[in-house]
Amino acid sequence: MRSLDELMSKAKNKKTIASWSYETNITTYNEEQLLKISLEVAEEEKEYWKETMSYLWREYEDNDLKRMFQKYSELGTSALPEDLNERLIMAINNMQSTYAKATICDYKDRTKCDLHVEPDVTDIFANSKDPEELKYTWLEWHKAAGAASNGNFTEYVQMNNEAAKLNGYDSVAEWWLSEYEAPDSEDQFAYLWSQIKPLYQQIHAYVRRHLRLKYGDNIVSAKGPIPAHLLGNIWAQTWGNVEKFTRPFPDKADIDITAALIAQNYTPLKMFKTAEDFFKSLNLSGMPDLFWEKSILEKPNDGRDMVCHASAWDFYDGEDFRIRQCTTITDAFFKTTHHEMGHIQYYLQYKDQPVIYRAGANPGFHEAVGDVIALSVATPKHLRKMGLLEDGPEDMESNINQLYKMGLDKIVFLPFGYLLDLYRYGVFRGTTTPQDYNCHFWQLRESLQGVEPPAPRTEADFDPAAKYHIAADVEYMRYYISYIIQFQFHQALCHLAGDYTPGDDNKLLSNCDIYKSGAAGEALGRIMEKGSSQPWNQILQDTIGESRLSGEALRDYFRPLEEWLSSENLRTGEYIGWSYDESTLT
Ligand SMILES: C=C(C[SeH])C(=O)N1CCC[C@H]1C(=O)O
Ligand SMILES: [Zn+2]
Repeated sequence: MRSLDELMSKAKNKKTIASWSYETNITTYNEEQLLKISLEVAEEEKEYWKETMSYLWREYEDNDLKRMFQKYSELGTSALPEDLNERLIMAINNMQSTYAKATICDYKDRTKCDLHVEPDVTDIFANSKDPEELKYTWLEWHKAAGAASNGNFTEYVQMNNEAAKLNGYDSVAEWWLSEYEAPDSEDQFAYLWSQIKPLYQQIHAYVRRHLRLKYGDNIVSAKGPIPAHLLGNIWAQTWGNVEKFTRPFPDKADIDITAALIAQNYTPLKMFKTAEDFFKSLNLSGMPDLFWEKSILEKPNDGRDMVCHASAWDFYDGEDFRIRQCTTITDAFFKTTHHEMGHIQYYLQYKDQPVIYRAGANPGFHEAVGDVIALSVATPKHLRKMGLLEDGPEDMESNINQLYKMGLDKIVFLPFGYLLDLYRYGVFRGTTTPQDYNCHFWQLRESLQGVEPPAPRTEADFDPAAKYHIAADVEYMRYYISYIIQFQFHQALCHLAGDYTPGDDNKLLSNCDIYKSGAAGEALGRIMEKGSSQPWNQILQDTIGESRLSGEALRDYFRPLEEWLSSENLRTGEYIGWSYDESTLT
């Protein structure tokens, strides 16, 4: 097992270097190199697997050794015959490249046709209040990035399902679910949604009312889904960009820090150094020199094609850890910077584990760490300490505004985070056939999220691939789990930091800041250092004394907002929920 670990470290390092080279500079040569090295490593892994499986490991007494063998018994996509593996790799590379290279023309200047999703489309959705510009941009992006990948996606589904079967799963859905190590994971995920849905319906109804007041009821109906192009994000997955003109108490001070970041000459590097400082304040690790040397923290201006979507990379040699992020100076990217550095911190904390255990306790844990830090950073108390927010009252109205802004990110995201893989489970299981790819996607968008497209869609469209994670074969339930569990972590760490007292309005969970808390840092470190060496519910129990996922901590955090939204929606008589026949689609 030790010699296998050494061999796997080298193989994964080789593959990761090839992936990094391709994704940060999409050229024919780099794509060919990635394919060549991926196939070489797959053959190597097949050889290691044959020998590993020659041991009678299922009869071993040592649970830890058995766990390692169990994980190695899953060969992954390398189990595919080389020709099918090549088809799978090419299908994914083609979708990634389509997404990365997709450009659209500017609504106001149709001769300017070099707009990418980052930063151009993202900025338009953050700033435009022109429904026609937003509708045009939404339709153009989904055509350029989504429709073009329909064929490759069908090939990807077929090849990936072949791999799943060779690993003993009925489909990729069961393979992805196995990462959560519980036979009832799907039921757990559905139960979490039942806990959160009432809160989501309240914020959805409130936002729909204010969008109707702004854009008129011939664009936003009173009882139907919300048109997706009006929510400040190309995927309508978080709605923070409508906060300014929809917040409960508009005469209170603005709490968006984008202007302050720019005014104080924040650079991408300074944003990352600020995030590093928070982790060091918890007695966790600083970033190694190699991190600063090798990371790409802003989009190179040499005109290259690259995947800009923010990501953190472990090169599996215990030394090389990088972030790739096309940072712009915004409140949103300040949060993403902490999110990505949370991944690097996790890599650093488990870097001495066997390679096979260098993963999150479950995929949701890895997505949660950075966000837990960002929950403390986002408090007015912390932002004032950093000089990024003016002094102001800590009254009820300010607190509701702050919770509302956070809710447009965290509450709003949950149905989107849940449905993206509900959709793909159906695709992998075949209950959603290629003829229904787009229709079933929008059925889920409307039924779970209460969102509808700005114009009728057909099967000539393929809107799912306009989302990075679908084009790049990245499992997504991890974010849904993260947005639940980060509040469980936050609640436990705030207890340890002594900055939260249930029932005490002066020690609200939503105003807790764990900055400089050694006790909180020690607990967070113990969660991360285990990697995936034990089942996640055992790690959770041993560190924060909980053994299951629960939406209660999130509900506790947002309780004052939920009460305010319920009474406000009652006062205005807003319809709670949405029905399709009310939709505005002609
Ligand atoms: C920031 C990352 C890289 Se791991 C990301 O993809 N996230 C973070 C929030 C949800 C999801 C998304 O952007 O869709
Ligand atoms: Zn992440």
